[in-house]
Amino acid sequence: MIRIKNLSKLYQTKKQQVQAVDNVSLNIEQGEIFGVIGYSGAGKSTFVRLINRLEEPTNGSVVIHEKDITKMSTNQLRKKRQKIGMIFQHFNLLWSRTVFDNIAFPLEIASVSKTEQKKKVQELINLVGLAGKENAYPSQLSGGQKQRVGIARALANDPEVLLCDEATSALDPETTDDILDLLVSINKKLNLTVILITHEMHVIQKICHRVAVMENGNVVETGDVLDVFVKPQSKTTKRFVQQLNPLEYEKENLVEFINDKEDSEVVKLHFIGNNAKRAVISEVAKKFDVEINILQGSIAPTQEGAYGTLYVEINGDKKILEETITFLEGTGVEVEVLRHV
Ligand SMILES: Nc1ncnc2c1ncn2[C@@H]1O[C@H](COP(=O)(O)OP(=O)(O)OP(=O)(O)O)[C@@H](O)[C@H]1O
Repeated sequence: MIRIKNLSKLYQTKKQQVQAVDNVSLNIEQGEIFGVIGYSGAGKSTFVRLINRLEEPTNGSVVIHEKDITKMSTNQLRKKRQKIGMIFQHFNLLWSRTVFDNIAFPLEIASVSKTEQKKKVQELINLVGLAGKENAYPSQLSGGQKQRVGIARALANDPEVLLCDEATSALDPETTDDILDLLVSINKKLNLTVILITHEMHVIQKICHRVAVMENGNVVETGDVLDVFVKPQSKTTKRFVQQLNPLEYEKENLVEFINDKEDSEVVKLHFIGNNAKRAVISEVAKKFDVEINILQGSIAPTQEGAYGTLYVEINGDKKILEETITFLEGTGVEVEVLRHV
């Protein structure tokens, strides 16, 4: 468990002061993948670098497994950092070392014997899917492979937590997904706590259990990914969610279908978690004498289940329409009947 309390960072330059992180408090559970999202300048990088004290906090505490790292001496901190793995947007590999030697580097620093090093590095190479690349140099690797080396190196000393600073931002979408899948599999295999910062909602949606949204150094919203996606509270969160599910807010496309006729309704159905797997439309079609016209829809998987939106036009006798909507509401799917404003 990681307990972050009243964490702040004020940068003081000659010309100005910048409150990069402003009194942030968060608890991150053992084994969870916790995402921090925000636009450029929100304070994400500073926040993640405060967790391993690459930046000195101006205020507050960071307790990792009951040890407050803000109170540690340089020596204690050096030891503790071996248990805090970190990966970076631009990989930060040692270019003159092979894949094997890059991964072995933190083990050398920790004075692990050569035999143990060899065993551990080989294990990690297999874990991250780089078998056969042991003797390659970073310049001979693709971006995704470089990040795999970064991940293996970060795991060398069996860390308690893995910090990911925009770890997929330099990668193409397909490679991003491969690296995210790798992070999920490592999280599950090792029960490793992962804290990642990103400006991409897709990353949060794909692998995080919980998310904090940062703006101007503050956490403006935090919660389970599915809850935050379904009911975003702050303006910033809404903008991020909209990136991922543009349909959610685009009722305008459907205006021509909305009419004041008694025998037709346009309905927005919101599926959350297991409900997304239920075949409600075919249930309705079998049960009621109505015609259903699917207008548009989308679905997005998250670590805690899928969520999706479907817009349908339902045509039928007024009374049967009412019964149909009552039935839909009873299935646990959120139902909104669209009207002209
Ligand atoms: N070393 C520094 N000295 C002074 N100001 C800094 C320093 N590092 C960051 N800042 C300022 O702190 C604020 C937060 O920066 P930070 O890099 O943490 O944000 P971010 O959300 O990670 O943005 P980005 O994604 O663009 O890196 C910004 O206004 C930035 O200019």
